[in-house]
Amino acid sequence: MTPQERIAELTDRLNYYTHQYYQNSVSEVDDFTFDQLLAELAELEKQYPEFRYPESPTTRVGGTISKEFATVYHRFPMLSLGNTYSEEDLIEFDKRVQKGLNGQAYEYICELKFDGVALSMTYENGLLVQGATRGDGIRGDDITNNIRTIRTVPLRVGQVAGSGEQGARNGEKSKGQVAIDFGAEIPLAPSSELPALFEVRGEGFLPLAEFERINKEREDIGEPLLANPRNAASGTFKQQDSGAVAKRRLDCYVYSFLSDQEVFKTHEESLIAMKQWGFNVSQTWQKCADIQDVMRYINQWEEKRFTLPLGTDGIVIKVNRYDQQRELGYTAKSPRWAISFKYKALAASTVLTGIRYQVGRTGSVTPVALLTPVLLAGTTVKRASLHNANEIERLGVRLYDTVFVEKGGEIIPKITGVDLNRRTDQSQPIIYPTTCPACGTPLIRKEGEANHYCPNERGCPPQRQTRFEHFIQRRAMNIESLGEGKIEMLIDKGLVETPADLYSLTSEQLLGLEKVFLDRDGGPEEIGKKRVVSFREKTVENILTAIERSKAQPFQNVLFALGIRYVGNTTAEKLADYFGSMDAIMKASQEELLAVPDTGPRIAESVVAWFADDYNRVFVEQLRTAGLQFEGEKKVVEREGDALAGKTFLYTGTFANFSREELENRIEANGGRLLSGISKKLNYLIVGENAGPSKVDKAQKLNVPMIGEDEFLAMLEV
Ligand SMILES: NC(=O)c1ccc[n+]([C@@H]2O[C@H](COP(=O)([O-])OP(=O)(O)OC[C@H]3O[C@@H](n4cnc5c(N)ncnc54)[C@H](O)[C@@H]3O)[C@@H](O)[C@H]2O)c1
Ligand SMILES: [Zn+2]
Repeated sequence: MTPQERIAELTDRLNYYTHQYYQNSVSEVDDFTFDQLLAELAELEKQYPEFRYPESPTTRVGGTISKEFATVYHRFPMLSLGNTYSEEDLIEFDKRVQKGLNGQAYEYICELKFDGVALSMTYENGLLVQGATRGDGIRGDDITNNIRTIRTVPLRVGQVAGSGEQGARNGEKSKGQVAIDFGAEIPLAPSSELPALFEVRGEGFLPLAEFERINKEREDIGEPLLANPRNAASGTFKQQDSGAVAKRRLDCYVYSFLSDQEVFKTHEESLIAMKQWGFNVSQTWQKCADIQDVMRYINQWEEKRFTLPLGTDGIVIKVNRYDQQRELGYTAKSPRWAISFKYKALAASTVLTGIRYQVGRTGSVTPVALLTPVLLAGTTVKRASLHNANEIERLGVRLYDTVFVEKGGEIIPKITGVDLNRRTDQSQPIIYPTTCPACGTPLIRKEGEANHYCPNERGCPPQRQTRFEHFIQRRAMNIESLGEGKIEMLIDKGLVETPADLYSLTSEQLLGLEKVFLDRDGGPEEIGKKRVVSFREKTVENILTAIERSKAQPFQNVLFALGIRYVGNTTAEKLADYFGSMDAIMKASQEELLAVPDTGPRIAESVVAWFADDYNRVFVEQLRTAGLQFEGEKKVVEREGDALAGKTFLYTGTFANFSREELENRIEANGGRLLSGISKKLNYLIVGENAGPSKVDKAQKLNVPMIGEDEFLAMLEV
């Protein structure tokens, strides 16, 4: 391949990966590979500048803007950062800084490089008025309403006259999608330090624990899992429904301050002040006197970063003084006064000793690699995920091979390759099971799906077991005192077959039951460890009380507890609100189900199929007999007419004729739609008493018609 051809190929490929990464929140290659290819392209372009393409990824900030959101221009461009993986490069960077500053003394501030999505937040007179993505660096998406769902992003900063509050947060607002101006009524007296207009920047992210929680929930109802926290965060920020965004508890670490006024002399001062003003500034930053000090910081965090609540992929080194930053300036793509050092993913090598095939509630089979325990990033690794049969094939891994395990953003490490040099005669091919490891039923693999399934939903022990676990969880029937092996014992002893049987258990049956569990798949030192579960008087009493109490769990919880595929607890809530009773849902056709907000064909089909099954109907009738709640309050808005059909609304302030909820209901009942923020797509802003000035301002700027309460009422008369 000629250099010219290689430049063309790299440009196309990298632009494609970039598009996938920023537009679709998908990583088709890992970051290290991406960065290596990018470095190769930059090098080639330096040698052969005549072959460089105008759309080359080496000189552009990666992201783009999307049609779904209003576009905003950044007051100050949002750039990328130069990056390096080596100490030599860092020393080079330091030399460039030294040279650029002509012998002046300088200091660095080191920060962790948080792996999420760059966000910009603009404050006017202390109020958050705009939140945006980086986009192409010049323009980004206006995602103010999504950013407002982040509890650690203050909606207002500065001294607030009246109450000492900092409390009302958008995340606490009621259902629906209407953003509310909490701050509107209270007069604001910004502290003397705060400029009237400023911008803060930070990294929006999904905390690891939250990522795990969401995935557990998705696994439970048979939804595909989110790939990693970074891509999940990026996908979430792009959602239109800020109510859905609020459910995923995003967070944001703030790391930079910008204003036309010179408020601070150094980056350090800004970090301290932002923290005092109530921003979430990660306290992991450190001032470093020189590049050696920076190296120490890098070493110190290489492993320690895994104890942080979020994924990080390196550190960022910034020249501290703002006047020196200005002196050093920018390239088209990044500042010359900062650089990021990226850690190579931490890897270790160890032996694959076996594979355990786990069967989940919905029957999907996942292979888990069992490893000779090895120390990686401060923790002992005994297991790694292998995803599915395709992955095993892709890796070409055999049993007793020495494999490389890596820890990235996720909690469970993954196998990334095989050390072929260390393959011995002992190694054996991995024979993927054709029958269920738990019940022997032949596995099936659906067209286009990577996972194998055990179709024996009812008889397969782990599937039955996880169905119980689903049933007893807090958001379902809340009988969590039955966890930790107790259910397994009840099933083993033949006392329960389906969760409905829990309701006929008696204390005589339970008292004195005992079971010894043996650990079968821990590391060698754990195999054979015993754990005894036994039912004494107190335990039995607790369990029976919890079962009895569960009968009062609301209808939506019962519906979720049934374990219908794709019916998570949000969907269960929507179905319950809409239909009001089990009987109504059982009778509903697919078309009727599709009329429920946010319910698509996949869910509708799944619900109809579930209730069409006699076995499930018997189960439902048993639950009815046991006395569970089969009815709830019907919260569906009755249709009044089409007067507002096709029109979109947003309101601000308070109204004489309606509460906020009534207003929302009237809009929906007449065919109108509520939007979550002001954009060009908004047809009307309904303005009440004490309206939020920022909303009114923005509506004026975008020429969105504003109407009062009376005009709104008149529209309904038509
Ligand atoms: N795997 C893929 O397919 C793929 C595709 C495109 C890009 N990428 C990755 O994205 C990188 C390019 O993205 P980029 O242009 O956003 O550069 P970058 O992510 O390397 O650096 C800039 C970003 O770092 C973030 N950041 C985190 N902590 C920070 C802190 N303390 N201070 C300042 N900024 C901080 C900010 O969001 C900023 O926008 C590539 O190097 C590659 O690793 C991967
Ligand atoms: Zn099975």
